[in-house]
Amino acid sequence: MADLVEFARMNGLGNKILVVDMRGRADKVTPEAAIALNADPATRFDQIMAIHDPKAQGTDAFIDILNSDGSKAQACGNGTRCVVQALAAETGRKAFTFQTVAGILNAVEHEDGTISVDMGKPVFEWNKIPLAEEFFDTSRIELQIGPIDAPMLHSPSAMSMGNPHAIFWVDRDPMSFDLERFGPLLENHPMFPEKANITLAQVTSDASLRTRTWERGAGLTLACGSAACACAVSAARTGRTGRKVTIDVASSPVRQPLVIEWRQDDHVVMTGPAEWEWSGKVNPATGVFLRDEEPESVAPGSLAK
Ligand SMILES: N[C@H](CCC[C@H](N)C(=O)O)C(=O)O
Repeated sequence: MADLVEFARMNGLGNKILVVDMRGRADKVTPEAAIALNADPATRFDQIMAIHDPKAQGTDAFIDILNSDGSKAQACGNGTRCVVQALAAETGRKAFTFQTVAGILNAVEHEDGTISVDMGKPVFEWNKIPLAEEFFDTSRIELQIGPIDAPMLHSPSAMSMGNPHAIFWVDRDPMSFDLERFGPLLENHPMFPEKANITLAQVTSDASLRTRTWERGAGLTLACGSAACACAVSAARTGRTGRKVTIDVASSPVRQPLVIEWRQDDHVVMTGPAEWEWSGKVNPATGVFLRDEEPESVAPGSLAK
């Protein structure tokens, strides 16, 4: 069983995350393993966060991110909070610096258990998001679905948070839209050569938004942290809100908002919870896994295991 590595099933606001410990190894979690894990209801997930040994000086780990279809993602806000919680529980440390393909992320766990991740700087240039067509102003691009004279959704704000996002502004509850039907069309629209995460965002006050996301490579998920960041930045950028907002992730079963601040230094800081569910061991090449025995339940307040 030397091929098995530790993993934890966790979630960030319901976003299903598998944190896989690949430290001390040169191999990677394969797309085949991701697809196999996603096919089993016990391990169905939205993103795998694979923790690797650090590659750059001053960082604690390199994190490789996989979507449930086996494709790679450059950023995952909810998953990053899960990694912080797992490593904080292991080491007792509170602050971490990670490297991903999109850059360096600093994160800290607070006394109340919430976790803040500095998601870096937003990117607005059309060819870096990337978009297929040149737009001088990507805060409102020409794209619509539905009848030409009465589009159901139109003029999204586009940007990259390390990964590509399109935010459609809606004036009613995002849950009342059939995102399952048009999510795939928009994710794969020719406007987005690397596809895109598609979010519906409703402005509920000058400091709050309600959102729902169709994720690139993962479909409808219960929550998406990088999309929440993209919504906060896009709302401020278009004058809809100030630079600090709470995000009510409409699809999440966890009724705790994400707090997002687009700081004056251009960094986007996301704060929210993470939750450990269970742990086990997994073969990173095949996805074959074993769930750890759970300790017998103990009376509340008892220290006995
Ligand atoms: N759930 C993640 C986003 C995953 C991004 C992924 N779907 C992509 O860009 O391909 C989050 O909390 O930020």
